[in-house]
Amino acid sequence: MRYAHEVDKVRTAERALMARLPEGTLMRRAAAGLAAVCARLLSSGREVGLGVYGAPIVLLVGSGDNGGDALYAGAGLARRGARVTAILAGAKTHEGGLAALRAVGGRAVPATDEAGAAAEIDRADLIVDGMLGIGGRGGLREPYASLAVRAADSGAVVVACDLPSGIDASTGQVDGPAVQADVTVTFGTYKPGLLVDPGARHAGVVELVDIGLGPYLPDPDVCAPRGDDVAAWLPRPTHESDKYRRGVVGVLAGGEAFTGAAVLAVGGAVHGGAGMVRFASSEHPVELVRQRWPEAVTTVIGDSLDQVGRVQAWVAGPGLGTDERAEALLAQVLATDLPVLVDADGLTILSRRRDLLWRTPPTLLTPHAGELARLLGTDAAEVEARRLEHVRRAAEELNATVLLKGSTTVIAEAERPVRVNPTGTPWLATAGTGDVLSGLTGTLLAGGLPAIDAAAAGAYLHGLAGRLSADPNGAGAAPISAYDVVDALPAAFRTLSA
Ligand SMILES: NC(=O)C1=CN([C@@H]2O[C@H](COP(=O)(O)OP(=O)(O)OC[C@H]3O[C@@H](n4cnc5c(N)ncnc54)[C@H](OP(=O)(O)O)[C@@H]3O)[C@@H](O)[C@H]2O)[C@@H](O)CC1
Ligand SMILES: [K+]
Repeated sequence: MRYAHEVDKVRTAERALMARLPEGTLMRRAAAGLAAVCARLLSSGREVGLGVYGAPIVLLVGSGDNGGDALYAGAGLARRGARVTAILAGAKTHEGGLAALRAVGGRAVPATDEAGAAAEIDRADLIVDGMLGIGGRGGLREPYASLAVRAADSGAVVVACDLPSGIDASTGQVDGPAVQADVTVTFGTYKPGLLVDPGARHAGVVELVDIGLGPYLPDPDVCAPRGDDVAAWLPRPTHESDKYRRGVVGVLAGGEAFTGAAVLAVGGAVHGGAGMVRFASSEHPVELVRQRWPEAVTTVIGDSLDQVGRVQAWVAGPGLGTDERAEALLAQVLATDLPVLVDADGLTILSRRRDLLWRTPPTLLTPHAGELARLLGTDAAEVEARRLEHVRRAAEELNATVLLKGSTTVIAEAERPVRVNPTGTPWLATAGTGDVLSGLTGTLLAGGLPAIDAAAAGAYLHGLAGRLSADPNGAGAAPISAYDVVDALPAAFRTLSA
């Protein structure tokens, strides 16, 4: 698991640790870690390739300690022969850091010398962004904003110190221009804004430098599972397992108007490891599901689910429609004492029938931004800009575990750290992939996983399957269909048992 903490918690932990250490120790640790990553990039061949000696490096230096870190790291690189120039962009500059850089032959140029600063940036092999770290608030002011744009246009490798300047450390919100980093070297703990879009998109590869903060940090606000975590949550069939013990998932999906969603949701369930899938719908979707998935046990239903047989969890909503019949069926599912995953049309129904959510067994909602906006009475752009805030609010207000789909999928449950999914590909943004996710994740619920683990494991495997189908041999990605994702699910599971 990668753990992330909001700014207040980082500052409190830093104060506690600093009280036990000689002054400046933490900054020296941070700067040493940052310099080591820069040196590695300069020497790695693939990124820049010329080594540290003689490499033109630019430091973008703001007024605070983030600039101090960059200056000390720059001094370390200058000591190894790099040609380091600091562009001083703040109203003041960290004095110790600047003195250290100058002492080893580094230069400084004020950002007010626009032509001089621009020429340095254009010549650089590597740029260290030390403008703002956890002290940043709101959109970048000048000259930071222009420097961020210039750095992005320069072709140099950009390394962000602690955070790319312009992203909110605690939320990932970005207002206006922000530094686009290739690598972010962050200190002590991950910050939520590095894991959640839009901030995560600016961070590139994130490397954590241990500065000894661990024992002083409280519970995380956000965490991102790794493959090992997901592997440990997944139920594995044993010799004693029969189909009932592995989990029977009920899928209530599809209608006369929309049939594809049902076929895809059942596909997600079949390839998601269900012991058995029971599919309940009207005639036409049942016919199609039987053709495509003979493994599923199907029941043509009218207004009642009484004939469907026992299941251990339900998936309700994909292609179901939103009319009175659909509402009554959804109400029946939610009246059971079983875990229920609600998606798509089911969510539209819930936005007018929030009372259906006042139940005790686990409920997992899997909206995209538009669906969540409707559930919360806001608009999709608001949700996209502040995904963490909205997913947390939804979990609290809706009495449910909420998986918000999108460029970074985030999962919230009351009083738990938000889970961020690290897998996925932009190619997954295509019709029907959400239906696959709901079938897969509902199956994990039926297999006995707690809702938050089922959601996190489902998102992880779905994202991995998306990547594997878009780029199966690492030769470059291509468009995929939702069916491809279904087909790639076994391969995604396999990577976890490797
Ligand atoms: N604490 C520790 O032990 C350790 C800390 N470490 C390092 O310190 C960093 C935090 O340093 P920090 O607190 O000095 O804040 P920092 O991010 O440099 O910002 C400075 C100033 O920028 C300004 N400003 C704000 N928003 C702005 C905007 N939108 N556009 C333009 N300007 C803006 C604002 O000044 P104002 O304008 O309000 O006067 C603010 O005060 C941390 O990220 C890590 O790198 C490590 O060394 C490990 C040990
Ligand atoms: K920075």
